[in-house]
Amino acid sequence: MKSLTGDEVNHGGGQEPGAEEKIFVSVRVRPLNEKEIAKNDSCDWECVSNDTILYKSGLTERSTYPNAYTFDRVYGCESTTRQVYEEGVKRVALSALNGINSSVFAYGQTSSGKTYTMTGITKYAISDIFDYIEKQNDRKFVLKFSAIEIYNECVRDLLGTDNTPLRLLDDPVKGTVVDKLTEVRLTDWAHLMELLAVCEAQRHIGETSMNEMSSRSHQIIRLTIESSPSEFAGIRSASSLTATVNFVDLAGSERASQTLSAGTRLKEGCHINRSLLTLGTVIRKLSKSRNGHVPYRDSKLTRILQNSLGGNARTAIVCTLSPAHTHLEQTRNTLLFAVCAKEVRTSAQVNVVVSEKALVKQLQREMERLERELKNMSLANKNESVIKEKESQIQEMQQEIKDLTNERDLARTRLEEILRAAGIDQSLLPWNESPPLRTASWDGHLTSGTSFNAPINTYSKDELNIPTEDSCFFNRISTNQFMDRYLPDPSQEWERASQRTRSNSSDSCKDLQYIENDGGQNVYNDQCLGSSVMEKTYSRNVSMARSTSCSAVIREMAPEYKVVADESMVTEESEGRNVQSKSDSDLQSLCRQDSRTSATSADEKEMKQTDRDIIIYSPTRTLKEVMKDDLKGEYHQYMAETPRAIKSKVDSFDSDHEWELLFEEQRRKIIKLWDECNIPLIHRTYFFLLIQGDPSDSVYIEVELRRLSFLQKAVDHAASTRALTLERAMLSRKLLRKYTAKERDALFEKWGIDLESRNRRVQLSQLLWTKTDDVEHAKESAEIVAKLVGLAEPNKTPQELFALSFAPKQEPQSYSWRDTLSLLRY
Ligand SMILES: Nc1ncnc2c1ncn2[C@@H]1O[C@H](COP(=O)(O)OP(=O)(O)OP(=O)(O)O)[C@@H](O)[C@H]1O
Repeated sequence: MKSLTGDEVNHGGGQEPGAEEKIFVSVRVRPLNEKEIAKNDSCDWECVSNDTILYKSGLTERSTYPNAYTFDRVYGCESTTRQVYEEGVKRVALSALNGINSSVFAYGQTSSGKTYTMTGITKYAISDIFDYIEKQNDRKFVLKFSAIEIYNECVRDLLGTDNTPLRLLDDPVKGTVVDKLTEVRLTDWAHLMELLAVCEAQRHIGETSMNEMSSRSHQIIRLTIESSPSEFAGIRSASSLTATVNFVDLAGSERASQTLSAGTRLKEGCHINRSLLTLGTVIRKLSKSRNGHVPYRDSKLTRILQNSLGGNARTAIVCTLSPAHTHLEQTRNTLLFAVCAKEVRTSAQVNVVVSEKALVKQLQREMERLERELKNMSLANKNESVIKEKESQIQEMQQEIKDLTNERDLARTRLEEILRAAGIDQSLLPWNESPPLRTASWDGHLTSGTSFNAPINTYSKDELNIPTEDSCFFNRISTNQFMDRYLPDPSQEWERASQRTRSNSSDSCKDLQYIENDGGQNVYNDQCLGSSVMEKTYSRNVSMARSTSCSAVIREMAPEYKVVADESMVTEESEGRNVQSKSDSDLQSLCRQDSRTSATSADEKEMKQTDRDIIIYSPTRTLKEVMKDDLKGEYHQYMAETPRAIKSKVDSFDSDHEWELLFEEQRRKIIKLWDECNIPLIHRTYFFLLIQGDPSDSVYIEVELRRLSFLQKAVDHAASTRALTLERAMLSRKLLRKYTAKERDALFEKWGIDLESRNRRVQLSQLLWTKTDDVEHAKESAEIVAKLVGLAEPNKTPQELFALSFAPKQEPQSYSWRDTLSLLRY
């Protein structure tokens, strides 16, 4: 692997941040594929130099189109993805390490090689990023990974646990953001591979006559790189950098006549073409001027990529082509797009975030260090002048802390004045409120971090580093120790928690960040508050990074910054939420109802307390339905025993030792069950905060245990839980990957499957491919599967058949579930 040069990262290969720069446009021609060769299709295009591509047949034809096109780079059939990456794309992608947002796109007709190219580029770039970070001793880096797809104009979270479309929100500072997007802290290469595999499995892919594995959606993989100095290096260099790099694999434009698509494929194709058309219009308009109206809002794709197209970003586009004569028209369209893209200008800025709290903390730490040094020196009776120097350094720092505190207070007062003028409750400001569980060590985190995206909890067990056998758990360590030990980023976690608890009461603006532009010249950015610029010795850019719940406040105060959610999405989402909250409340009422019917009045009191305090985790909807419909009786039975059984247990504790033993045993069980049932971190945290290890806590512990045991049963029972679906999706993708069309036909032959059944199987595989985690489709598929592989059992419901087809360890007839799956595919 080629190693990175400092220049590639530090200067982005010569481009100065802030200056206007053009999009880097390259063209890649793939070799003729088997089908094209079989049809004796001719190869029309030739790369005559490293920046010019020529239409060979054009020399003999009369055409209104140009025959030669020049771009930043062109790559012929024999070129490798590594070359495409190294010569230009790399410079753009690695700019993010230096605080500059960047994007790399692949654009081209279907089957031209976009996914092929982007898969390689994404891996090379992230590998280089890891490589670079490893060599840096003076800065700490945090990498966050997220991924979405835009399928039929709906934004889906590729790492999310449900299929609900995500909303797009307008943030005055960040531009368009995807609401509630899962963001995972990336740990290492293996973790990356895992995440990419999940994205691949989750993405909508389908078979068309032009591409067996055609992407049916636009995919955007986003890596956020945050860095801050590891050591104190002066007030100016204490800034943190944050930037994102997007890897965009667009779906390919296609003609229904060529792809022979119908039904679902046709609908997908229409959406793909429509959004690519908007992208084309945006690029065309931007290539002329940035001033007129640019229809970013006409598609989700252009909304999300607005910054990358003519905004604060460095961008590279790789246009992929098929050289075949059959695709001449599409190829010319792609080249036309590339010609326009060449003219688009962006102005990439370095995104410097000066975090006030981090800075003060750093200063304090440095001061302590100096004081220690000073003390040692005085003790050793060393050089007077050195001691004086250190003393003056300490004084300087104290002054800086004072200045910063003054500035902060001024900013707060200003914000409070504005809120007062707008009649908004100020007690919700983070420095005014006092949540019950807030502690001193948390205070530093409460106003830091970005909360706008309000990502849902996504930390893996490994990431959390929660040992299953930690004897210090629960009452053995303090709350703060627990947080410090087990939560990778407590500020965010707490923020999410406090957001949730606050979200119903009212909106709040809580983040106050200083954002400094690259010239070191900071301006108070009060635009979003509709107020004038503040006079300061050096002015600062105060922007309100806010939680989604804050949107109303912003809207109220600044009508010009509309926080608009796409209406169609709102409807879909709110419907989704209704369903969700309905089933949540159903579940809660089920618990309450249950405890009410079964408890004595004393017990009832305890149970109510329990119901109020212990947050009921949200398993998947399917799971809840299963709980309600199938296991209701069992659940009642479980819960019916609880209060009395617990009370007698509490009474029977003879000694502290006995309680400790029991507690230890239950603690282990709970942690195990949390993992098995995928209980969200936030629930675990709340639960932990409630439990102090007192014998009276046994009520909570017992109830938790019972609920978890019940849930675990339900999880086992519901073969359609998310985990299984995901596993299945990934497995099926892997299986399909394994076979070419020829091998697939050979398998059909081997299994003696007639032509009609083969077609059904292909249809079925498409059906499953488009909606791998859609229960309705799965049920339908299960029926077809059952018929196809001889599993039909007339007395079974589709759901049972489905479970039968997929359930691990079941081997109906002579098929293992894996066999069944492979049959399913082919
Ligand atoms: N440069 C290349 N060299 C060799 N094979 C290639 C190249 N580019 C693409 N291919 C092959 O061509 C086929 C189609 O490529 P790919 O799926 O990347 O196209 P795509 O543009 O992403 O299509 P779609 O828009 O339909 O998703 C794949 O089998 C891929 O392996």
